[in-house]
Amino acid sequence: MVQRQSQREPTPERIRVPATSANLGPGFDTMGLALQLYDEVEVRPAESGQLTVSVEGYGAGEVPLDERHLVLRSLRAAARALGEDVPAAHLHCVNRIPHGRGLGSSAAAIVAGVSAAQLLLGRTTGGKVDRDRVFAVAAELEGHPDNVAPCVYGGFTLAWADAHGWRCRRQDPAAGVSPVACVPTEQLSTEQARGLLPETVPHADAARTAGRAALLSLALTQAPELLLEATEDWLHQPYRGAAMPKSVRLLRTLREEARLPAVISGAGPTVLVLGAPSPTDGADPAQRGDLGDWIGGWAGTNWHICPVPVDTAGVATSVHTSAAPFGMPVELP
Ligand SMILES: Nc1ncnc2c1ncn2[C@@H]1O[C@H](COP(=O)(O)OP(=O)(O)O)[C@@H](O)[C@H]1O
Ligand SMILES: N[C@@H](CCOP(=O)(O)O)C(=O)O
Repeated sequence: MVQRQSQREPTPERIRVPATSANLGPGFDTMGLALQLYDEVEVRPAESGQLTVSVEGYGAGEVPLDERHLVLRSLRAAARALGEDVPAAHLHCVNRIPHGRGLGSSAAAIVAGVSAAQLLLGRTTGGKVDRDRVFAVAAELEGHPDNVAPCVYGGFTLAWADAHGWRCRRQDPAAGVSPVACVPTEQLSTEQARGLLPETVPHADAARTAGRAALLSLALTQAPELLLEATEDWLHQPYRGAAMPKSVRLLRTLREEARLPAVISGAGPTVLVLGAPSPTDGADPAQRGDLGDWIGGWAGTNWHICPVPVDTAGVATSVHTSAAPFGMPVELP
């Protein structure tokens, strides 16, 4: 809860939002996984004045600091949705999720902004945000729910829309799900990658991708040995390949030679490996050693290989008591 101290000095509050990987192969615009790589936003309420922002980490010196800033835009939209005036405050963003890499930086920014609105407008309970409300507003702002859902709820999520609005079910992934991200230096905007998708796809491709998506729900929660088969996709990855040839080459190597369940993370160009190869896929477990090192051997240089365990908490808030109240298990350089 954001409170005023006795000397009228505002007490900062921090919001932590996880990176996410959407699609996971066949679950286009539906499936997502939260990862232990976090952006943080420090919220300092002000007595009067504007809504302002400062940035450190990814995007510093690049993202606009005026009303176009995505966290501020989302905060404003959430205040409007609550029927409230935009509160005066300063937000300080510490960004660790790289932008335009398919790791859900825009969803994290939106969830942070919507959560900040709840903190500043006193709409939290015991300092915790109303997750369902954050999800509803954030999914509407992002336009697709598959990153926003795991960012809000953590774990593995299935999200969809029906006549009542955005819907989501969350599950804990099986212990064998141990994601490793292969992050390139190149960026690809989600908007550009969505523009590469066709209006229609062959019925056979839709049918076999739907079958793999059903299998993926099972593989991620109960049967990780099925992950390689379960992560095949014919709906989006083939159409986007031309915009990320390096990622397509790595994806093929990891899937066909290393027998690893690798996918394009979100709209790319990061490649995400969901876990170790299944013993039934013929890979010698003794050769694998550390999964990140093993993947690095296949990928070569030009990739930042980063184990990113599943985050099970989703969006979290904390009173600012120390420099790093949450602890940061994973940092990219
Ligand atoms: N923390 C942030 N603060 C401000 N803007 C952000 C932030 N994160 C993402 N954005 C905006 O979203 C863009 C990236 O979104 P997108 O193309 O969807 O890629 P992805 O979500 O895969 O990283 C950035 O170029 C920037 O404009
Ligand atoms: N389903 C979306 C997911 C985009 O994820 P991002 O992390 O790249 O923003 C899509 O594939 O367009």
